Amino acid sequence: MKFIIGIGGVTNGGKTTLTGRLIKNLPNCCVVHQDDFFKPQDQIEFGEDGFKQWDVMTAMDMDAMVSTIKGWMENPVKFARSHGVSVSATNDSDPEREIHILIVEGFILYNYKPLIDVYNKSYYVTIPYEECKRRRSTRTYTVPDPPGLFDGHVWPMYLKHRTEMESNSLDIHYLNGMKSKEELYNQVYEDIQNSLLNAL
Ligand SMILES: Nc1ncnc2c1ncn2[C@@H]1O[C@H](COP(=O)(O)OP(=O)(O)OP(=O)(O)O)[C@@H](O)[C@H]1O
Ligand SMILES: NC(=O)c1ccc[n+]([C@@H]2O[C@H](CO)[C@@H](O)[C@H]2O)c1
Repeated sequence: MKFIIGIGGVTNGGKTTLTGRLIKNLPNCCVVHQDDFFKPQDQIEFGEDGFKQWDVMTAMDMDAMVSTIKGWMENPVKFARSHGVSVSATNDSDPEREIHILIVEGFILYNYKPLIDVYNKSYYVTIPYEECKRRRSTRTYTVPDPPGLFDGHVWPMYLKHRTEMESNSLDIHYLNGMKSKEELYNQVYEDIQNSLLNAL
């Protein structure tokens, strides 16, 4: 059985931290990080807000992300092996007998039509504005945030994508990113166990 989990949500909500804990504890579990699909800096255009447009879908090479996810769907065992994920003893002729899990983690997951239907379970982490701004100010990305980027681009784009996502009436499970890392992990791990049992 193949099972794809989306972990979407606001920047600095704790998606990567949560994902890291889950992949250590879930069986045969691979991960795709949307952040690995940012286009090179020279392809990111300036917008009317005066900032380079990092927080929009066109900043990502979504075709490449789709290909990667499709690669896992076609052969999760091969994908796992080529990504250094150890897979439990498996009958290669019938991989459906095993559970194979893929976590897709990213900040604009549920706004991209070609991928909207691939998730068996869709989580969305939220934190309030003040906490998000505080956490973000402690981070350094490959391209550091210029002054004013959070209020001028990052937060407004988050609100826009969230509104757009919510207008699509998807089955989204919201997670409160203000809970401790431990509490969040326990909540989601338990929920995934239940979903896997129901899907078997
Ligand atoms: N539950 C939590 N409580 C408090 N701080 C947290 C929690 N989870 C993560 N953090 C901290 O918040 C920051 C962002 O975490 P993380 O990188 O996991 O978020 P993210 O959603 O993947 O961010 P982005 O995708 O924008 O890079 C880190 O400094 C991390 O230690
Ligand atoms: N990873 C990167 O190349 C990069 C560069 C500039 C900005 N970002 C930020 O990453 C966040 C998503 O995780 C977005 O809010 C981007 O602003 C990433």
